Amino acid sequence: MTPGVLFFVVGPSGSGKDTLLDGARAVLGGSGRFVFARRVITRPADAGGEAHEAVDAATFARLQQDGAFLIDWTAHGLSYGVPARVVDELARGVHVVANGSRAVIADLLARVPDLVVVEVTAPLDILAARLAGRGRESADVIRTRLERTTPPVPAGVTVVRVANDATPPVGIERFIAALEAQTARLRLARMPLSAGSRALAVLPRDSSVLGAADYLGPGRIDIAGRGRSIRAEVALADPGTLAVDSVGLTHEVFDRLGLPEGTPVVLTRTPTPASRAALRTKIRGGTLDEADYARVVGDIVEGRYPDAEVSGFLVAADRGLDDAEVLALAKVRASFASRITWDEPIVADKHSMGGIPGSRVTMVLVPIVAAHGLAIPKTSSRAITSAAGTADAMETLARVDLDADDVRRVVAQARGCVAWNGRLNHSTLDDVMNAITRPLGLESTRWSVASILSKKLAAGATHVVVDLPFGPRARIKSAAEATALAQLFESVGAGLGLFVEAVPTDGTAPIGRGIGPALEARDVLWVLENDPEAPADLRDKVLHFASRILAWDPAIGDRETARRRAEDLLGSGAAREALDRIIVAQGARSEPVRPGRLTRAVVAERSGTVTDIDGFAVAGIARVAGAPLDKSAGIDLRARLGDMVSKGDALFVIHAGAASDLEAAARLATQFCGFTIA
Ligand SMILES: Nc1ncnc2c1ncn2[C@@H]1O[C@H](COP(=O)(O)OP(=O)(O)OP(=O)(O)O)[C@@H](O)[C@H]1O
Ligand SMILES: O=P(O)(O)OC[C@H]1O[C@H](OP(=O)(O)O)[C@H](O)[C@@H]1O
Repeated sequence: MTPGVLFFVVGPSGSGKDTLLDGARAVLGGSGRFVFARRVITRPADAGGEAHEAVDAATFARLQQDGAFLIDWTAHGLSYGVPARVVDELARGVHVVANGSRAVIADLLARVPDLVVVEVTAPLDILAARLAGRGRESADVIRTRLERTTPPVPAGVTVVRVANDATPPVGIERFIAALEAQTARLRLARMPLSAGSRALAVLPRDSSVLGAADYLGPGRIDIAGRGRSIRAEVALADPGTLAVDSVGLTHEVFDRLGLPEGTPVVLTRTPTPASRAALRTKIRGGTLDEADYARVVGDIVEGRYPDAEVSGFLVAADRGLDDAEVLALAKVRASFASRITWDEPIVADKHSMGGIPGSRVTMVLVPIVAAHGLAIPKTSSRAITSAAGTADAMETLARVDLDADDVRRVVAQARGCVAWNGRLNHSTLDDVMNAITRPLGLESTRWSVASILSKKLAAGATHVVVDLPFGPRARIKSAAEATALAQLFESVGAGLGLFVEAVPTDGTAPIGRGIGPALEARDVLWVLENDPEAPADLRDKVLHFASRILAWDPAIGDRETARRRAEDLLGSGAAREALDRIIVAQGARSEPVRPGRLTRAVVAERSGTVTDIDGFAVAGIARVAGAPLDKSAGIDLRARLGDMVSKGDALFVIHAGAASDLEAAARLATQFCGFTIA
């Protein structure tokens, strides 16, 4: 027999507990499914309000001694007790409804098999007016009742809130609906199903508890029990698949809910998102303000929207965001991420819009800035479509999977870090958004301004330099677009309280020689060690950005001084030593990953000038060679844009860790190696 639920009705004095209980008793009292506990109170029977059992203090004490109460408490100079016999009702599967106290919920939790706290609410001004109107207490007692505070509801307790801020009939209807919803209990089951990040709940088509088919459709449901809840879409199982009094969850959803199999849970329909009108305004091409975005993003993060509506919103937002909306979205996104704070006047950071193979500027820039002495807690991404992300390249030398405490420790030891951002300032919002924008190829440059700067704010940066490479194959196609985006970055940054310098750069060809984690790390070390092989274009780009960052230091002041300072730190080896400190602090690899020992040169099929290098094609060959998963794999460029080459000259050398990868990459290169020679 499933035990009955004890509904413990609480709420501030005057919220209307007695009123709603009287109304519900009139409707449910004769159903045989509910009983309404008659309390024992040391209040005169004719005081008015609830029909309680009135006893004097001595009698109450004796009853208490005799174990006559399931739970008792004192408040407002009175003693209250709920008769212990209600436990027998619960054992028979009957639900018990009792007027209770917020102060004893924790005690009660251990005494009954299934507790639901029903919290009756009403605005404070209404409470005062009602108590005055009731006329049961004096003005002083009313004041002390309104001033009474109680401990918060303990974790693990199911709380259902009933707003009694309208008329009594409306309040009673809501109250009865809340009781009924909580009694439609199902037993939790783990289904032999996985659906990844898609939250799925399975109902038996022949459910004995509810009309399962009614729960199909675009909406979602909340599955709640013992103070925990989870939101999911509904699927139906044919009879015989799932017990008729159960609800089945996929492995992922079951684990996220974190309740044992067999736990009684309640299904309720996910409330219609209050922000739907705003979402539809955006989908129709309108503009939203910050409050609108906060509501829409809040409902999205809470899982109140089906994916189709989220997709519609993201597509619309991706297509049309005015400057004010970009700032509004940045502020809202930042509000959903936890923010790291630093005790530093300047926390430097850098971001690149990417899309250019190689260009591993960060791994040289961070050591220079750290060697100078500014804090630079840099977090970077792994490759998504490219041959290597900064995190992949750094991981050939050191650990990058740092959590927030690791980042603090490393920066304290070495003034900078190069960490993988996957474990940091990653909000649920990012997961929800990325799950839709990435497969759809969304994330316009304007949308990404909000995303990037909100992350920088969350990371605790105060100053950010942004690299905006533009070119025919870059994300930014022209100088004009890069300039406009630079202005947007800087204005949105100012709106967030960030100092942002956004810098258009040449994105027409790869930067550096290496394409792939180990080969890019090799370029980085060559630059830091002033090796004659060091790619000049990578060194120049690093100094360009270092001069901007160091100029933020009041002790430096201008870019020319900053550039000289950066050149000194590089030339003296101080930056190289700074990288070693960062590597040690993050956790050095026992052996750095070297470029793959299996190689194959790709040579010019004709003499002439290299007029174009297709970064996508070259990065594609590097990926077929195994990058970024095989960190040793990639491309070592031997010819640059504008070089004169002779037939048979090496354009680049493929590196791989496995012969099959090398052959596959070589075959791809014979189809198109990315180089145009005219
Ligand atoms: N929805 C409502 N609209 C108007 N008046 C209401 C509403 N609900 C309750 N009242 C009135 O407000 C006063 C307080 O209601 P009630 O006694 O039910 O509150 P309570 O939460 O039980 O208070 P207490 O904890 O002090 O017993 C009563 O006079 C009642 O008639
Ligand atoms: O503030 P908390 O502890 O939630 O409630 C204190 C007491 O006030 C109410 O009683 P009454 O019917 O107003 O006398 C409640 O039912 C509880 O007994």
